[in-house]
Amino acid sequence: MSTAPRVVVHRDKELMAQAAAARLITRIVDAQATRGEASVVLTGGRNGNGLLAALAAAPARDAVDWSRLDLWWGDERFLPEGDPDRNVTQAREALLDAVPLDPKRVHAMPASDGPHGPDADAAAAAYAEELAAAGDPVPAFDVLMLGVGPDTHVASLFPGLPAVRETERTVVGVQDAPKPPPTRITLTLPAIRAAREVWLLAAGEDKAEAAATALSGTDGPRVPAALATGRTHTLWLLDRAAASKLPGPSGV
Ligand SMILES: O=C1O[C@H](COP(=O)(O)O)[C@@H](O)[C@H](O)[C@H]1O
Repeated sequence: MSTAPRVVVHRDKELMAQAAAARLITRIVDAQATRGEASVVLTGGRNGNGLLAALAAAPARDAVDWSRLDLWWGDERFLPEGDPDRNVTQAREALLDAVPLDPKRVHAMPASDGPHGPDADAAAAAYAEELAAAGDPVPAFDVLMLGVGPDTHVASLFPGLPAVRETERTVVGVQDAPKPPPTRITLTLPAIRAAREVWLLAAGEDKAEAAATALSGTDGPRVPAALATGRTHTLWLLDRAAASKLPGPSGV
């Protein structure tokens, strides 16, 4: 099936978050109705957290069987457990603490004071093993979400860094990231591309250039967002500001 990206533009970032949350609820409920469970990969960043907060506020959230949902992360800032800048800490605040998840199905990436200590590569290898135990080499994620950075980074795949070129490992440690903190853990493109659906989220004027570049057909390791595709669907969810540099008419 084609993975040519589809673009949906919403009026503003609040509406985008609400619409994406509604879409995610539907996708999870459908997967649970079909297979009995669902598997979602969360993203950090402003748009990912905005979506989770919108989901927490949505009455339809009760349609989800939270106990039969596996949550994974696309990347993590390699910081101590509970650090407010960790993506999992922010996700807990936005949504996870408010819904009855099965803790065994919440697969946070390791922290820098965890069992692997400050070795991001060892922590990444451990997360790769956890993924492989759920499906070889990674589970068939129903939805994998990615916030898009102004430099076109997704997860912690920053333009030009070696992680973008990884073709074998599913999770790697990242050093010298241009956005703090410099040490991170990230899914690689082979893991991302194993997802059924990949959703790229971008809101705000500072994302307009990145969205236009990634959707222009330019790819290669300098434009990680253009390389993030799903097996059945690749969906860009934008607000009007982020879509303002796309060619042709856009907007809803
Ligand atoms: O640091 C990160 O940044 C990106 C994008 O974040 P945003 O705030 O510019 O939307 C995010 O997707 C990633 O998970 C996170 O670690």
